[in-house]
Amino acid sequence: MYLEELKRTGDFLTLTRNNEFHLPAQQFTLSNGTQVDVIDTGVIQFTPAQYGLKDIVLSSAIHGNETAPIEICDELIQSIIKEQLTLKHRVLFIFGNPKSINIRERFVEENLNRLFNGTHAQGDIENEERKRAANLERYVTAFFTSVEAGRYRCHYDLHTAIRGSKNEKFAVYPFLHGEPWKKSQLQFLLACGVNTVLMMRSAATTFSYFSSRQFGADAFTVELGQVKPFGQNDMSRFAKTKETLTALISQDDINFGEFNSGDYELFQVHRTINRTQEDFTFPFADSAENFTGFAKGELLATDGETRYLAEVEGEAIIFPNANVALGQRALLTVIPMEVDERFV
Ligand SMILES: O=C(O)CCC(=O)N[C@@H](CCC(=O)O)C(=O)O
Ligand SMILES: [Zn+2]
Repeated sequence: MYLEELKRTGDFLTLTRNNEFHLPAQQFTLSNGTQVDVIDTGVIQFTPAQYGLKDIVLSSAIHGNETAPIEICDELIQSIIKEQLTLKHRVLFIFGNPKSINIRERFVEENLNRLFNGTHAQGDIENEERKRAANLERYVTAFFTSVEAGRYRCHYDLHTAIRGSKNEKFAVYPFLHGEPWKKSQLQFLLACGVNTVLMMRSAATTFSYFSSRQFGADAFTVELGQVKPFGQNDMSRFAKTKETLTALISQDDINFGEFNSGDYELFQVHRTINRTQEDFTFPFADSAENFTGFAKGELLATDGETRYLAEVEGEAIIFPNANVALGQRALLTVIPMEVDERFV
């Protein structure tokens, strides 16, 4: 049994990495009254004896090689189990894809972050990532719905980007189907050191879209910098993020002060370009950064016979990846937008 070791070290990450696909559920209570439920490998829930009004999901390692968020969550989990940090709210931590952490890859067979919102059950493909997406959906559903209705819900799915970015940290605000965007969420992200937010304009199969759409959670994919192996992250660059996540889970509320629209760089998605052909290329180098803008008419991508040219002046590239599976997103383009009446 693993509980004694976990209680002693708080090292849920190592326990997760040593159990790539499954871990039997176990439970114990800290001396401060917080209940600890290990639900599965990489999935651990904390329930303070007298919990506040927020239900908070913090996920990382949905892509296994994105290590900085894993290190942040590992540190938070260890401080909670060692009782150096006392929680105010219910929190569910998720290390998404343990095997992909161990092999230091984005995924093993299939990109986990394209399998949510039921996509894991489409077609007749079976693999560990599909099983994991189904299980993670069940765990998040149970977490949000096993308490009284009407509570506040949020989910921050923490990632790092493959490329460098002109705006080092940025967040993806999933499509809200016409609901207003929240200034308070921009303020939260800013406190995390994230001043740049992209507004999606369509449904997605990502983890953050799942929590947003199914549970009305304030949910975001948060890109905290560039992918690096364990041990090569400069953790000082994540100090604000860790501090703000700590405040989120350990305080009733966070006071952000006055909202100032000038603090933010906002973008809306202009279009999504999918790879449909084996022969898919970008005209720019691997070193081209996210948010690089192109002049109207410049070539953005070539998909077989189709050439995609920038449609508007300054159309900027996000997440270019020519190696995605056929049918998947190879590039997002964005254009700037302002805070307006669609924000509350
Ligand atoms: O840098 C890249 O190309 C990918 C970084 C990453 O994993 N981003 C997420 C964004 C999810 C979203 O659109 O909300 C992803 O591609 O899954
Ligand atoms: Zn990622």
